[in-house]
Amino acid sequence: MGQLVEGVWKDEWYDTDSTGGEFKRDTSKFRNWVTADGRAGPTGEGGFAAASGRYYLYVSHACPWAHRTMIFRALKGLEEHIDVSVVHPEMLKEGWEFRTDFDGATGDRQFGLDYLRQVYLKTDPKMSGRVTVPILWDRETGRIVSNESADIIRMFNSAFDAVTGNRDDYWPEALRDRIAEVNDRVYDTVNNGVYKAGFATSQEAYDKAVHPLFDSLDWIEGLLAYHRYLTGDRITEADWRLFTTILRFDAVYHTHFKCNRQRVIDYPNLWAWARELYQWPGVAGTVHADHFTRHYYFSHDMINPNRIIPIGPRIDWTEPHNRG
Ligand SMILES: N[C@@H](CCC(=O)N[C@@H](CS)C(=O)NCC(=O)O)C(=O)O
Repeated sequence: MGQLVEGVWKDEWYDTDSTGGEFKRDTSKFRNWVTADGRAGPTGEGGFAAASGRYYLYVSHACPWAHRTMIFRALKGLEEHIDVSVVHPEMLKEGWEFRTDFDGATGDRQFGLDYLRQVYLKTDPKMSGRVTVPILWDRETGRIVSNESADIIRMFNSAFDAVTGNRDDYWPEALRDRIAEVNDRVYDTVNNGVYKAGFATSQEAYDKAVHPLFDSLDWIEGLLAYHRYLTGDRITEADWRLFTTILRFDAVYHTHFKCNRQRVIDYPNLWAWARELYQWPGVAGTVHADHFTRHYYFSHDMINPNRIIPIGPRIDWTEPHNRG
């Protein structure tokens, strides 16, 4: 675990001393957008027109943020148009590495690099900041387009429609306000909430994160009693953004991040919704539970110094969801 400081790698854990024990997530640095015609998107510069084979993804199968991009790549028929390299699940002193001694860790299939930070340094040799997945890379200009998963899934949702012919829409105009409301709460209290609870280094910081997390799971359980999906009767990006956290919850966050008031399987509506999403065509193939158990239990020395991976839980994601 570490970060780049003016292009130099510094191996250090997150600073929680200056924040009363609270984990504060950095904002993503590269915020350009691929668009259908190359015009600039909501942030950053233009010049990134959608095309088959031009863009490349770097992901970890462990990471819930990167997983969103892999789900959208599958849902939108982008697999043959956007190739991928997968980092090794252990994130140790050198940060994300391209070692291949773990099933499904592909190495860097573009450049043969050893470390993910070298991909960042190719774009900005003096970069300061965290070396995170996912990264969307442009092969034509030889630089990073974006390292923000929320933006990348929006690009995948529509920018490549003329390339793929797939017009499925997970960000429909009529639901955008509601999607934004749900996303805001889910991001702060659930997606990031599990990290805030898990990386807290004071009881106060943990309490401040864990209560809103379970308040939100209770709220979602209520929403799903009335609607099939988070924002109504049609699945949207709000569902997929929540799903990658829920998928890891009982196996990792419940134990490793001390989010143990309840498990997902204790919430009947949430658990059935989660199985439906898991069973959605194309999605199960993006799930690599061995990568996420290995990643979390191995990579956080201060939380699990002996790297013991716990046995459970025994969960059947293929059990019929019986929702209709
Ligand atoms: N805002 C980013 C966050 C990505 C992120 O934090 N990824 C984690 C893995 S789950 C990471 O690479 N962390 C490395 C680090 O913080 O040094 C996104 O959503 O794309």
